[in-house]
Amino acid sequence: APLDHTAYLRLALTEARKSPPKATNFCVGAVLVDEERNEVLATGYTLELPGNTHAEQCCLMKFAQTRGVSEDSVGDILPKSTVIYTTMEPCVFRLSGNAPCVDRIIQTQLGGHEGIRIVYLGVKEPEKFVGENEGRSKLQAAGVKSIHVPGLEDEILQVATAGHAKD
Ligand SMILES: Nc1nc(=O)c(N)c(NC[C@H](O)[C@H](O)[C@H](O)COP(=O)(O)O)[nH]1
Ligand SMILES: [Zn+2]
Repeated sequence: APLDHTAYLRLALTEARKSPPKATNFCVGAVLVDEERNEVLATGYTLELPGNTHAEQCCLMKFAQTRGVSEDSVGDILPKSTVIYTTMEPCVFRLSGNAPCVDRIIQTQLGGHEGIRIVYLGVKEPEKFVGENEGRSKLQAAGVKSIHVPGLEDEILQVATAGHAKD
């Protein structure tokens, strides 16, 4: 069956719903997918793993763990047709100072690996914490395509801002 992008984004949204609401971040969900085999490699949601983690970061950490390698070298073991679905575009700057997910995604290409080739995203990051998220152009410059999968924006933003004061 042809890859159903909305179905994978919906799966990422299911993950996002598991994230504990917090005023200083967004509740995001992500799914790492082997596009050729149409197979889920890992799922993740904000704060799933300890260390103030992001959804995309958790996918990479979890997949690395299943293969017994460090997150930094996850690019060595990713299938060549790996893509990532994330309810919100990857961060390019984090108020906590932790490494942004755009950098973690680009790092998967180190060592001549294809790494993550496409980021499918549900919404752009709202300019609440870090202003305009220039992540998509940074990904583009590294040869990583960003593709917006429309249709779930309202639900995604409602879940993402669950921990924020209602204005
Ligand atoms: N794509 C994405 N996935 C996530 O899992 C997540 N939490 C964010 N959120 C982006 C937002 O800009 C940062 O959450 C704040 O900048 C605070 O930074 P920390 O999260 O504390 O490192 N964005
Ligand atoms: Zn991030």
